[in-house]
Amino acid sequence: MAAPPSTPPAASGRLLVIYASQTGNAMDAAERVGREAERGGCPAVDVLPMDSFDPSCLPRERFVVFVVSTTGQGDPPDSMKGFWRYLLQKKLGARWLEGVGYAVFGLGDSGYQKYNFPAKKLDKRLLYLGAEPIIGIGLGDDQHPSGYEGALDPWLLSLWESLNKTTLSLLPRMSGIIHPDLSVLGDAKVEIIYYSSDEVQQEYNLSDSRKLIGRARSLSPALQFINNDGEPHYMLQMVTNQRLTKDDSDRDVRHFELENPSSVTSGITYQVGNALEILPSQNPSAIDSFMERCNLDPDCYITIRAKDRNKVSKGSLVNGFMDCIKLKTFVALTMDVASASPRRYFFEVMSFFATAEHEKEKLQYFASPEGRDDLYQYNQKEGRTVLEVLQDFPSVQMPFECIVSWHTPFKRTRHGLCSSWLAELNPNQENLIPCWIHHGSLPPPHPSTPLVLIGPGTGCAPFRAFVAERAAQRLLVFSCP
Ligand SMILES: Cc1cc2nc3c(=O)[nH]c(=O)nc-3n(C[C@H](O)[C@H](O)[C@H](O)COP(=O)(O)O)c2cc1C
Repeated sequence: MAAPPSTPPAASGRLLVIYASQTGNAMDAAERVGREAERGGCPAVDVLPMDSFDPSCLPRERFVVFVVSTTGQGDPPDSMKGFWRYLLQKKLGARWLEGVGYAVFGLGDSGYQKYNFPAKKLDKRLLYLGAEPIIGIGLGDDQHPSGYEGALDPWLLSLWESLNKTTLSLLPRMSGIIHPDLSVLGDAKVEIIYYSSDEVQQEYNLSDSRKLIGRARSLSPALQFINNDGEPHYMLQMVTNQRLTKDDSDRDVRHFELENPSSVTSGITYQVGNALEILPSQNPSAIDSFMERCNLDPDCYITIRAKDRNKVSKGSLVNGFMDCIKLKTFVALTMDVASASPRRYFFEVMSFFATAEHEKEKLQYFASPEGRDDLYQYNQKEGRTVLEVLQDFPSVQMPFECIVSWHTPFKRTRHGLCSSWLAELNPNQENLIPCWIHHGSLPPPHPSTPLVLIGPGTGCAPFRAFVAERAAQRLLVFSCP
């Protein structure tokens, strides 16, 4: 069998960075590790998603940095599961990774009970398998005032210092990391080909909106593993949007009803306790402002693809998105321009394109370790969006491929993008909502099983559903004290 493309020819002198990310943070962090290694003069660096690397090749590596986040209740990201299963095999003895130097950086949130569990377990397992730690594990914490970067900054510095000391050939230039040359920008990760609307009508058959939504959805690292068929199961119409809490209450709890307008008789098929996934839309005027700010032609079409397919996760970020699409639709479906804050590296990329000197200086400061706290204040704390940041620095004209490359698509936001969007919807008047139905985390109880409920703090939706179902069937025979 041919070796996978990410396999080195022999015991290699490269630095391999492997990441497992659920919503993009670990990917951003891993890319930073790769960039800094290059700046430090590392002769060969590869940054790969974990599911693109064949774990049986691990013993051939000389230096590996793992960047791993946590999801669920202390669970590994989906892209780590296969790799982790492989590592747990009994046949791999305590000397399997002899000669491999490794470092693990975990991303988590100390508000969770199982804080950074996958990274901690990985660190222990690698040690057991005979690998040698270059430095101790680093733990990034969402609770830190600067997020995971609060721990990543000092951890990376000690990683580079250690490699510089022990293996000069791998990291010869500490100065390149401490005083990076910000006039050099790495290659964009994607390439984009533009077409006018006339060309597209002649040469391409555009897919319908459900197909486009399905492909756009594959851009979210969190959703790539849910199912292969990304097209919405239903396009639903909101028919009821009722506020349950009083108008003067801080909490906005709502009752929504959705209907399938295309099949009045068959409705929607689901089991009690299933979960409904909804794709919210972005505010159309924010999309227009973003297009205008970036000088993008609202009528043009693009094809977009990763420059190096081997470095794209199996679930395919841009790999699955090769067809021609209207640029405006691409922005609306894949780029959260009006609610997510940009990443630190985005500021560095912006500084490269700033033509006003004072803007360049400010952006470079924000991107530096000294400016980290001020950036946090300006960016995350104030909840500035990509659009607002671009508007604050008007001299920056970034090519669209750079925005796509370094703005991680659809990040989680603190405002609850979906719930605020839903709350604003006007029943019966809005466009159709793309929806998917997934198995719930709990199987529905058998109708003959008595329900004894111990009220959970959060995640009570399936319990409510079970009770409501019993009530609808008039099978509810007990009452709460
Ligand atoms: C749904 C969800 C569950 C999480 N569960 C945990 C957890 O159990 N333990 C933990 O330490 N962090 C947990 N976190 C925090 C994430 O690990 C942290 O935000 C990390 O930066 C995400 O990295 P990623 O974007 O690469 O997936 C959770 C985050 C989310 C959104």
